Amino acid sequence: MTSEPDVIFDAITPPDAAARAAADARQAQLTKPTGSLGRLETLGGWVAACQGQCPPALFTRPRVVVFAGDHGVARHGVSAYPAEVTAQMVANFLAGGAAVNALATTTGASVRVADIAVDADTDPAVSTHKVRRSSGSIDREDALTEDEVARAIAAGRAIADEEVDSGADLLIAGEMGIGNTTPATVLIASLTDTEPVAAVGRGTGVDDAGWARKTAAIRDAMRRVRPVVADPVALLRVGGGADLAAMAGFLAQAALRKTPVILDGVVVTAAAMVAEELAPGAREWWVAGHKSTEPAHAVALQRLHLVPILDLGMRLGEGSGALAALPVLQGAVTTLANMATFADAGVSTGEDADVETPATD
Ligand SMILES: Cc1cc2ncn([C@H]3O[C@H](COP(=O)(O)O)[C@@H](O)[C@H]3O)c2cc1C
Ligand SMILES: O=C(O)c1cccnc1
Repeated sequence: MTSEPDVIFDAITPPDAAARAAADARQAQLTKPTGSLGRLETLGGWVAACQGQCPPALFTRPRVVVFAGDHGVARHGVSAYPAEVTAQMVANFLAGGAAVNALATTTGASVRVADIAVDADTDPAVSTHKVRRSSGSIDREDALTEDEVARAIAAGRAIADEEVDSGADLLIAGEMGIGNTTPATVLIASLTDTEPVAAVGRGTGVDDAGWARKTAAIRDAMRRVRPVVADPVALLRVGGGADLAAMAGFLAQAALRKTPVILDGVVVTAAAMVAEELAPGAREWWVAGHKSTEPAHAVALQRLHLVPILDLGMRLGEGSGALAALPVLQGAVTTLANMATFADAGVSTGEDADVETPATD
């Protein structure tokens, strides 16, 4: 049964403007030329606003949740890798061997895997929120039923609640699912009225023939999605998938729980676009960790008014781009929180600069 409350979000409270103003005022007193820490200064203000305190505190419990799910469209030649890789990578995450695990180790984050729709049986410890095996092939059928989309959104919300209740102070959504850049591109292109050829990317590295098949699949799915584009739940149901719906629920719920998020690449940002439709204002609780090489990612970031922290030519997913940006965010916090002020350190301010008074006769 579809339970309506699962897909309805209370109004999002924006981050604390007073804490942000206090951060701006504090930046002006720290021992550095005005504005010299550039983007670190605005990021520090954002963290202060999210935490409702100035100075802000370093993040001590950053948590990545990797949402895993297969997609029927992956069986139609839109990826450079076979669909079996999704389940194999879930095992790799659990063994600690993936890029997200390596990056988590050096940034102080921990990683959770959530099987939302992997087309195989996975470790029972990670499949408690499983909605179904794979999502439908969106170029020819709906990804999900009405009941499944509601359950997937609810699963993402429940996972966010579980993580915040266990003390996570920063959340990152990552994803694993062969073929998932196809539905991600469909969501972004549909919401921004972008032509398939302008939005499609190579994902894992499809060759030219695969690129043509992927572009056609995106076109066909966009045609199926068009009648429901204004309804975010229906959009996820027809042109998304269980993992994307869960991520949308997770990202909106994080905002509802006043917990900041670093967004990752094109797939997570596609879910974020829909989450912003579900819960307007949620984007105030997110920063963009990086800009991936997927063309649709830039389109989505622009629409969300998010400026990526890094642009490293990454195109992996898993939460890797967000984790690469985490040390930058921690740097923004530590400078704002731990630098001395001019008064404390006895350093002269710009206003004390000697100006030679020209001699007059
Ligand atoms: C070994 C391997 C590890 C990955 N980790 C993330 N992805 C990324 O690639 C997939 C999306 O690209 P496409 O739409 O072209 O299939 C997703 O699983 C995404 O997380 C991976 C892909 C592979 C092959
Ligand atoms: O932008 C991403 O996150 C991405 C790009 C290619 C493949 N998987 C993910």
